[in-house]
Amino acid sequence: MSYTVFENIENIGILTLSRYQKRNAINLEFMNELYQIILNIKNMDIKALLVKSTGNVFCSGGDIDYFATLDSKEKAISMSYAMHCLLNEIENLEVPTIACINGSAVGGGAEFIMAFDIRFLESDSFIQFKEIQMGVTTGWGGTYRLVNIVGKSKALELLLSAKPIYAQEALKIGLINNYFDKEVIFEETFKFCKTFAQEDLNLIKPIKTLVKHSVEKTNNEAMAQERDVFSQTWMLGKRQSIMEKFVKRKK
Ligand SMILES: C/C=C/C(=O)SCCNC(=O)CCNC(=O)[C@H](O)C(C)(C)COP(=O)(O)OP(=O)(O)OC[C@H]1O[C@@H](n2cnc3c(N)ncnc32)[C@H](O)[C@@H]1OP(=O)(O)O
Repeated sequence: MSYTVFENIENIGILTLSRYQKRNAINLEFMNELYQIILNIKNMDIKALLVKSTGNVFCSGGDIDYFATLDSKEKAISMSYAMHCLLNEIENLEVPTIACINGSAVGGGAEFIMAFDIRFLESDSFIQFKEIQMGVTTGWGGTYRLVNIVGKSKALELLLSAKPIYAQEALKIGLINNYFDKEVIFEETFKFCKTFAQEDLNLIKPIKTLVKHSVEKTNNEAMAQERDVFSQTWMLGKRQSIMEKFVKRKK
């Protein structure tokens, strides 16, 4: 059974979650399918990965019917580890990843979207860390990523209250980058991807690497890595021709 659709449109990989009859709840087969797609993406010639979904719910999190079969601590750990690996693979993709959250993201769905670099939310939808109401804690990397995105205090508030976070608040706290109406969210997200998809992958990938590592490294490590990457890209033809054009502007 296929839970996803993958397309390459103008060098932008578009992954659509397509299990809407279960509100895109993620079970073991869905996890495995996503994992395989992400591994395949690593060998594809794409400039960005955009994820969206079918229907009004982007992702309702873990498939509760599947979760109910995990009747031991070991099985829970194993499921959590599989999702950690999948979401780390997404986070570690060299190309930018953009979540077009065209519906609500609930529980594990809220954890899922945080593995993406940039998040756009549909204006009437919400993000909800519903885990506590389901008798669990975050198990898909949610606490770690949420703290890094919104800070410790706000993360605790959202995780404990399990309140739905609507678009305006989500934008205010930095959980999303922007929001758009339902009719245009995909078009706007795709347009955003196209703004950089025309650039050289030799620039796109190192920019993402630098941003990603800047929060994981000490100042000295980050500066050393920045010098390294900067000097590698420095000799690219594109930089030279752009600067030469600028230098010659007065002639
Ligand atoms: C570490 C991770 C932890 C977790 O992720 S814990 C799980 C957290 N998630 C949830 O608690 C969400 C549960 N679902 C809902 O609250 C609602 O759904 C929604 C608000 C997301 C959407 O509501 P609406 O659009 O009215 O859909 P509907 O009628 O409730 O559901 C349609 C079908 O989808 C199934 N379904 C929805 N969410 C899940 C799920 N998370 N796991 C398994 N099935 C789900 C239902 O049961 C039903 O199915 P049928 O038509 O056969 O009755």
